[in-house]
Amino acid sequence: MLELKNIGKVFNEGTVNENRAITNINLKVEKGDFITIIGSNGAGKSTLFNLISGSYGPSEGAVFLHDADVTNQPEHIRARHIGRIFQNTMLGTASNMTLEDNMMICSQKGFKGLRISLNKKRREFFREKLKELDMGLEDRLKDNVGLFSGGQRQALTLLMMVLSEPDLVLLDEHTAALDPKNADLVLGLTVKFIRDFNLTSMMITHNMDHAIRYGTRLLMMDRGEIILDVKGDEKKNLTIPELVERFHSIRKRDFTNDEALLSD
Ligand SMILES: Nc1ncnc2c1ncn2[C@@H]1O[C@H](COP(=O)(O)OP(=O)(O)OP(=O)(O)O)[C@@H](O)[C@H]1O
Repeated sequence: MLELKNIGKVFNEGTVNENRAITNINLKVEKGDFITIIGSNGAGKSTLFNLISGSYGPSEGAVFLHDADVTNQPEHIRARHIGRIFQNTMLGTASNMTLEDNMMICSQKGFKGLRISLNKKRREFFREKLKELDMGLEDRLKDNVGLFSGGQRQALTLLMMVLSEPDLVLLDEHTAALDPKNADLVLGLTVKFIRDFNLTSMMITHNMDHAIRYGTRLLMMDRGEIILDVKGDEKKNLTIPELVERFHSIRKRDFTNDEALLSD
């Protein structure tokens, strides 16, 4: 469903600040894949997502979505198919709008252009969906989202993204800014939604244990390249020391990401 062909990205090309962030990436993502992505700092993980979402255009290569070449398609058009959640919990929802208004906006997107009104039936639908988060938000439809905690906002962002029926979900360290309890909660919801709705997903994480434990396929990036791509039993049987050792034997140097190494 997504294909990256010979993708490269150079920032500030031709200047003293020239920086090659991505080198010749070839990647095919199949429907139903749940890919975890791990890598050292500056490996190019977020840049890869920016190239997939259309935030940046590649310097070389092409991006295909459902076999159509979308390399030059603007981000806002691609966003109809791609849902993205960032580390910053403020980005997925509008603070100065009520919970029900936020959900209305995402319904308009999910219903692909059909205008719907906020009636009793729709409020009931929102309440039912919010109950699944188990955070009591179903009783706060009239509250401004700016009043909610980071964990509540991120769970809401997740729910709204699921309701908008994306073809591809990009999770960019979306639990990294939360306290451990809320991070676990939002990650649990993420895994549940991905499973229940069979969402094709890519998740960047600095937690090696999560990268191994969750998902169907694991990519390791380093210096702009995908250096490891494992799935099936090979992925299931991985351990953190093995992953570090695989990095060392491929790159002939140590894996440098304290956050990832300290994760359990
Ligand atoms: N807009 C930009 N302009 C210039 N350089 C950029 C830009 N965005 C990213 N880079 C550079 O591209 C490289 C890859 O950065 P990227 O943010 O993709 O790494 P990452 O793997 O997501 O890192 P981290 O785990 O630290 O978030 C880095 O050298 C970074 O400085």
